[in-house]
Amino acid sequence: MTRLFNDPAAFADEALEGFTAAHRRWVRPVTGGVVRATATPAGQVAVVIGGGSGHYPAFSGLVGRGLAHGAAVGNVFASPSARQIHSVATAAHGGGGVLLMYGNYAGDVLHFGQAAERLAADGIETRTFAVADDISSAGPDESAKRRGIAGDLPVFKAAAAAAEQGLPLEEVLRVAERAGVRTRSFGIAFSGCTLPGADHPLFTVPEARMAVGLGIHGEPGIGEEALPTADEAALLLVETLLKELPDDVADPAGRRAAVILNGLGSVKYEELFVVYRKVAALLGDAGVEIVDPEVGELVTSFDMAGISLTLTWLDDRLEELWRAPADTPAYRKGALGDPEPDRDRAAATAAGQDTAAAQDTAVSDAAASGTTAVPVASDASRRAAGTVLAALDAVARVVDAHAGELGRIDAVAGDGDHGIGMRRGSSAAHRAAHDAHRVGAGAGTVLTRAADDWADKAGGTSGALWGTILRSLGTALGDRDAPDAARVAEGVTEASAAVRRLGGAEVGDKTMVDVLVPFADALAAATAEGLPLAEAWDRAATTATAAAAGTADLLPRRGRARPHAEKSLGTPDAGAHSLALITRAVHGALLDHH
Ligand SMILES: Nc1ncnc2c1ncn2[C@@H]1O[C@H](COP(=O)(O)OP(=O)(O)O)[C@@H](O)[C@H]1O
Ligand SMILES: O=C(COP(=O)(O)O)[C@@H](O)CO
Repeated sequence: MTRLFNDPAAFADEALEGFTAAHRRWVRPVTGGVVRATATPAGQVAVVIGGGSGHYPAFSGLVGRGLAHGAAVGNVFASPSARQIHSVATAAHGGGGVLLMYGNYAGDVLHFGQAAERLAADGIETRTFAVADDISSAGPDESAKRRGIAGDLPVFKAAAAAAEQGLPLEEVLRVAERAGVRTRSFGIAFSGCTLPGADHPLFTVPEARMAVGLGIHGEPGIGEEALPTADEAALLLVETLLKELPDDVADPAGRRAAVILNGLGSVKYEELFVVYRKVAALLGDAGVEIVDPEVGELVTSFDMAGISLTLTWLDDRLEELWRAPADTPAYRKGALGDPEPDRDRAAATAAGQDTAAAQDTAVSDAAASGTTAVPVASDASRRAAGTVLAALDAVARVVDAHAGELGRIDAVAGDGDHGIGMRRGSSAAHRAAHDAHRVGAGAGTVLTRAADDWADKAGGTSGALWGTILRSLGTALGDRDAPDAARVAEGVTEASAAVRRLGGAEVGDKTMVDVLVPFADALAAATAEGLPLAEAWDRAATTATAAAAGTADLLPRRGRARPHAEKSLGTPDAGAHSLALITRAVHGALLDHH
């Protein structure tokens, strides 16, 4: 149970505020997360990590010398937005380029990828690397689909230590790749976590049973077995990992490995030590030499009861990097000596002059007060903007009314945060649209402003995809003339294509694409017949509702639900369902504004 919170929607922001207040020796806050309190030495590659909140010490607790230069911190169980990542990376950049590192989740991949493009456009050389160590989440033939769990730490650390040694960006990336392919994790769980504000855990495991193959977002395991003794748990973890060795490790005997026994949140240290006692003995029996083991909480999931074992198979180079000193709020190793305080930045921060943060704040404050200049729009487009605003109001209201239901559907095989993310995104989009409309924006600009704020405030997979949908529509509608039904249909078709390009999903994968494509097709067909917009939209929304219901019969092939495919049979996809609800609500707004 997560007991101590104020407004659940503010939990991640308030936790970050308290974290930075408690750790000023190591970190300073910037828009979107934290960077080291000391400046990145000139020319050094900056390793910027990130992910959702709820996993402490991942990700903010791993910022400091010898480890990350900055961390972008998202909402609970949702990736940070591209704008947050861009802001943190800009603040961390020391002239040597940036390596963005994160766990392999759809939301992170989308947002870090977009941030990399923006950094490159700013002239900052940037590479990305997604950690994919969890062997339970996909088979060896699909290892690129695996999610990142406690293996984040050794892979981040290898790359960061290489950066600290002054290696150029391409070599730091190669180190990350080498550590990545040699890092494997596997876990078990006894109960799921309870998100702030929720009254029950994301999943439960029957008494005297355990879930095998856990995720770090309360995703249930891929199997279930009888509750083991500590020694039996150790045996399962070690045997499973020794069965899947990296290609160039034919035999564990005589090999060295970094070992992490990770607690997910409510398994206590003594329990971990009892398990580790046997892990060490079993690895010893297999001839594995353990190097600098870690036993403790390194990647958590609130109060989830579970443990995971991670092995990184070392070579001389990876061992040197694993043993290298580090000094962060949550991870310290060896001795680095006292750092020179970052006087310039400390003074600037105190005076409220932190450049990246100050610029971002200025932009968002201006946007919030509606003072940002908007492009000139025709009267007709400004009138259409009124309809767009009403539609976005309807979107925010329908999402708010169904947020709990969306969370429950998402929790069946995902991480339960779809309602939270959609609520944050849709309300931010409505606010941005309102501000833009107030200062005379046309329909296109109202939609693109709403798009940016949806993606930024929601983060996560759906934040990136909804940002893309609204932006595509905004681009199609423009600010010049009154958009007719055919133009709206073209915009929806473009949005459908853009979501498929960005997320890579196709019809049948059990995602929102299963609704977006038939909705776009039905709208295009109805407008081609000459139906007025509200009527055409009504017909297409009916198609969308049926398509969303149809996703209950599908097995997910993408996103977080994929490893738990069977569990999701009989339940529609959360993103498909929310999209169908939204199309119906928008129809109401179109009728009212007819
Ligand atoms: N690759 C993808 N392409 C299109 N939609 C996707 C993709 N991956 C996931 N989704 C949609 O996103 C929804 C989940 O949104 P959200 O809860 O924000 O995601 P997460 O917490 O997994 O980041 C899914 O129900 C699905 O409809
Ligand atoms: O959940 C996380 C990010 O993945 P999404 O796909 O955005 O949900 C996060 O907690 C790990 O980075």
